[in-house]
Amino acid sequence: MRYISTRGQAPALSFEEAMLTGLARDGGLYVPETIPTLSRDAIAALHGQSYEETAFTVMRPFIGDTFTDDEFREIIGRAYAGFNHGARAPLVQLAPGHFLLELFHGPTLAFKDFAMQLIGQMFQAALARRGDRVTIVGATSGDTGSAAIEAFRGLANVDVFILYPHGRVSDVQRRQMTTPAEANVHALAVDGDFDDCQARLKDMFNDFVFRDGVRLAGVNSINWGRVLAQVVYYFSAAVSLGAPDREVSFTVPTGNFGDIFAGYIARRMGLPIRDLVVATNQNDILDRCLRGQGYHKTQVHPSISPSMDIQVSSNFERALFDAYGRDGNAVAQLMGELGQGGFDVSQGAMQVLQDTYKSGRASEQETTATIAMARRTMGELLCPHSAVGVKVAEEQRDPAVPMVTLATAHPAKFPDAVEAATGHRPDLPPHMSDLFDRPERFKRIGNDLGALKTHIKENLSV
Ligand SMILES: Cc1ncc(COP(=O)(O)O)c(C=O)c1O
Ligand SMILES: N[C@@H](CCOP(=O)(O)O)C(=O)O
Repeated sequence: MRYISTRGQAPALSFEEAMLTGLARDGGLYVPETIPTLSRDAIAALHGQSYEETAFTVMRPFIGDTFTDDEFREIIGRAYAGFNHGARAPLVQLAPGHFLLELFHGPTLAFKDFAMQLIGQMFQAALARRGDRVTIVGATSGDTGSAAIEAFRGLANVDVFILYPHGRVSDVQRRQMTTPAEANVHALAVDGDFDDCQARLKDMFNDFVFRDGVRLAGVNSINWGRVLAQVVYYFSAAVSLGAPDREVSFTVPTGNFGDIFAGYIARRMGLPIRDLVVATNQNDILDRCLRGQGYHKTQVHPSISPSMDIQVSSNFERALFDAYGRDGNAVAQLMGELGQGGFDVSQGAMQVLQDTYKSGRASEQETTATIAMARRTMGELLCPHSAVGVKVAEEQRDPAVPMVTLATAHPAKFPDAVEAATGHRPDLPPHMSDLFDRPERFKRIGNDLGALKTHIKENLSV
């Protein structure tokens, strides 16, 4: 299995190389050269399997010879051992035909743990074998950062620097990043929004002297390993609802497009997914684009679902690559135009995108009303991101096909929004109950590439 860049100019890599590399050297994102498929029988055989066994079957065809089967099984076992639900990703019924896939039972209470815990284990195994070290730099709107820190804190051969937008993440999210005491953890509060953080991260990858000097690695969903791990729960959910004999639809609260893209990969692998619905908050550039209005940046408006306050949705590049018939030059041109403010999608590519994804948006009021409604009528406490998904799913679902909405974070990560909507303040689970008593440690820093690079070089712990 080889991985190629969406911009067509970087060398093809193995799974291990692509995972440790992060962004391709031509600025593109790595994708598998071909998408392996699972036969109908192989999907049917997932019935009754543990989450870990499903994970092995789904991901094995993508990893080549990076790990032996035994090594990979052990890695998967360690990755999910810390989850506090036996099913790992349980399904609960919200309404007849509408299910919630709870992805918040990992250590940092968001779906990011599914991939980050696995990547943490894969990095450790690969780095130990190579006798190597890396500097991980990540950009976060709140959840990726805490999940990455949890996965890599205290490791001898890794420093982890997380760029988050100062004042634009919830207090719980910030404290998850600023309270770990390990010397290899560095939380950087950037004066800017998430798009600024992600842009500076990509700038660092495109500065080869810096990149090679610090052995830069990335654990945002630019890293294919992140997307791959997220493919698994589409299989586990669909199979428990009757796949492959029955079609299932998914609605995905969307920002950087990694999670919904994982659903697309599951469908390409043979999982019978009817609709893949992109749900955005008021920062609705993806919804506008998928309705044929082009991809044009506006201002980012802070919302009660801050993790989705994103305009430059990095994995949309992977979707465009396929929509443009895997033409790397076309994608490189679009990304150049995005740097100038935006681009229009060709008619042919638009058709492919609209055949692949549906979309919808939820305003702030609609999100709050959905949190209140879910609590009142379904007895379910939703985080604001999940509520965006539920609102869009309820509008778009076909009652004849089961709809699964991804519940991407625990409501206790966003207690203010949940309390405002329901009058009920969700508690943090016991392992985080003293979060607000722990001392914080972070560096406030400008949205300045030079300052960021200097800070990183001067603060490496190894
Ligand atoms: C809680 C939550 N929901 C939804 C999303 C959007 O997911 P994606 O960026 O994969 O589209 C994020 C951020 O990634 C998130 O943290
Ligand atoms: N919502 C994310 C943004 C980064 O997304 P990623 O999936 O590319 O890491 C966050 O919580 O940080």
